Amino acid sequence: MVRHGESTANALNQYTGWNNVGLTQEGIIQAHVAAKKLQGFEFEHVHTSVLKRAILTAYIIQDDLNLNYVPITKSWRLNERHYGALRGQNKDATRREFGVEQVHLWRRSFYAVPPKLDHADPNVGPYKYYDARIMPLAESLYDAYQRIVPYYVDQVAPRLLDGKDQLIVAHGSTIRALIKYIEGISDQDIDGVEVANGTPLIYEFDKKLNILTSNRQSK
Ligand SMILES: O=C(O)[C@H](O)COP(=O)(O)O
Repeated sequence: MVRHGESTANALNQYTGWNNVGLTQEGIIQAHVAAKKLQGFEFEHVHTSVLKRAILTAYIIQDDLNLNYVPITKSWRLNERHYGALRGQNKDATRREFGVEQVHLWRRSFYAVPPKLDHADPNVGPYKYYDARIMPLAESLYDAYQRIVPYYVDQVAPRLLDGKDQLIVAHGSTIRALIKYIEGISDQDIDGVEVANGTPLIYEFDKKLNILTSNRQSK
């Protein structure tokens, strides 16, 4: 699993969520560095979100690995957590306005829901196929987990069970949700899990998808 390279919003320290921002030059470099660390893997399928920072990162990795021919699925289920009304705001400015503890809860706790939008996003661009009634106004990590894990169970796990390497290129929260599911981390302990841009997280599983090895460093 790889979190996209640095985005233009990351560089500005802004909450991003479903904002469709591109990569910075640094983000592009991080994607190439991620690909170097993944040399030798022959991924059978690539999974990403409908957000371009993840798609661009996936394309760079596929290209560097000469795996351009590998099928790629772009699913809204792998989108970053919807950051609601925090989207676009500077993270330090919200610490000053709401306090460090509240901001930490919004960003890292499993159940805290960020302040909601007044109206759902319009069904345009990457969201044009989705009914306005299922567009979130904001998501906790728990809300995002509910949509992300079914994707993993339906689309990724069966391919792993077939012995095929899978590449997921997604977002900080998407990957935190998947780490929680795959490693069975508690609702409390997920608070301490961080995912850096462009740093591959590699799991090796046995035939029943128990973890054999992982390069994840816990704090
Ligand atoms: O959506 C965002 O702002 C980032 O991708 C992740 O933000 P976080 O570090 O607050 O989880």
